[in-house]
Formats: sequence, structure tokens, C-alpha cells
Amino acid sequence: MCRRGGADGFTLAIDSLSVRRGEAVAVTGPSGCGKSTLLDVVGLVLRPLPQGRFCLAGHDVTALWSGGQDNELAKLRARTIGYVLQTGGLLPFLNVRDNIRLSRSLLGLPADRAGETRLIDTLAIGGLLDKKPAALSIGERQRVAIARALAHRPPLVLADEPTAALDPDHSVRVMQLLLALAAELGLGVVVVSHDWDLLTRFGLRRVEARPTGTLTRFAN
Ligand SMILES: Nc1ncnc2c1ncn2[C@@H]1O[C@H](COP(=O)(O)OP(=O)(O)OP(=O)(O)O)[C@@H](O)[C@H]1O
Repeated sequence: MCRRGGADGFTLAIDSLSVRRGEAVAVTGPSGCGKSTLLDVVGLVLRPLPQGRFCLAGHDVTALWSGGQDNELAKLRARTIGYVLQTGGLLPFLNVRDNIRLSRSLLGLPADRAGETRLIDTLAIGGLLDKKPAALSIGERQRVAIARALAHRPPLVLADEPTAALDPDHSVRVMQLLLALAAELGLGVVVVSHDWDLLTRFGLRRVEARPTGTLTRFAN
């Protein structure tokens, strides 16, 4: 459970949500119902209320938050989460190539040129590598953000409307890439999307919001 905006603000209750490695889950629901908040809790950005159980890659996340273990949470986040933000979230002072390589280098992982090339080709961003994010369109930023989130092969990828700014052709390619990598590398994927046609086409398991006033419940 998580609360935003004080006692009479917004409350998110996650009754149950499990994502296994290699599995992709779609989170759907109306605007403002708490989908991004759900991703922020799962992505260790927002602190959940202390009741309840939250296990991520074998770690007791509730205990880490309760114990104020911010360094451990930051390390766990860096190792286990790839987050594709709605706004891209790229570092403005790095070019596209260095944005993509950042997560691996921060974690001290060796370069993975083959994996990098596959991401770049599939996302059709080869012509953008020397550009800074400010010189990209919103859709281009979103594709680069996806490459960056996947480059270190995190066990869990969170994607907040990753196809919202893309044309239908790129939307399908991006979803295909996410799902192919999830299956191939054993990554779990949680994707927020309003694109019902796309979700149906790929047959994703859906977790639907049940909003009632300022409370939203999510359950498997
Ligand atoms: N920083 C914040 N402080 C307080 N309340 C917030 C904050 N951010 C979001 N909210 C509220 O939390 C609720 C859920 O917001 P959230 O962004 O998770 O919804 P969403 O389902 O992702 O919406 P959308 O589909 O429009 O992106 C909303 O009522 C919003 O007003």
C-alpha cells in the first residue's frame, strides 16, 4: 500500500502482484488511477506503507524501507530494475551512445557490443548515437530510453507507456523487442499502456486498476 499527498490524498493498494522472470504483465486503467504510482512502488522509487510484503529478486523490500537502508535500496534498484519513464529520463549532457552505456558502466559490467547493436538495430536508433537528447523527437527519446533500460539486462523492466509517442510500426517493434528479450533473457516486464489493441495482439496478462474515489486497488 502507498499513499501520496497526505492523509486525504491518493491511496494505492496492491492486493497482489507477482511477475516471474520471462513474464510480461500489462497494467491498465483510466488516467489518474495510479498506474505510474504502482510502477514507482515496484521500482523502489516510492516508499510503500510498512504493512504488507514486497519481495524483489529475493530481497525483502519492506524491511529495507523500514530500516532506512537507502544505499541498499539504491544498489538493488540499479541492479534489478530497468525503468522506461514516460518522459524518457535521459541525461541531457550525454549523447545517445553514452546514455545507453551508462547503466552497465555504473554497475561495473563489461561492455556488451553485440547486445547493444541488437538493441540499436531493433529500435532503429543507429543514426542518433552522437546526438544529445535535446536534439531528438519525443518518440526517438522514448526508443533510446528503452535501449538504456535494457542494456544492463535487469531482471525486471518497468515501462510507463513506452509506445505512447510512437507510430504504430515502431509500437509493434518496441513491444516485440521487449517481449522477445523478456523471454530470451528471463526478464520480467511490467508495462503500463492504454493501447488495448497492442496488448491484445501480444496477449499480455493484464492487471487492471479498480479505482474507487481516491483509492485504487490492483490485483493479479
Ligand atoms: N507527487 C504527487 N503528490 C500527490 N499526489 C500525486 C503525486 N503524483 C500523482 N499524484 C496523484 O496520484 C494519483 C495517481 O497518479 P498516477 O500518475 O499514478 O496515475 P496514472 O494512472 O499513471 O495516470 P495517467 O494514465 O494519466 O498517467 C492521481 O490522483 C494523482 O493526482
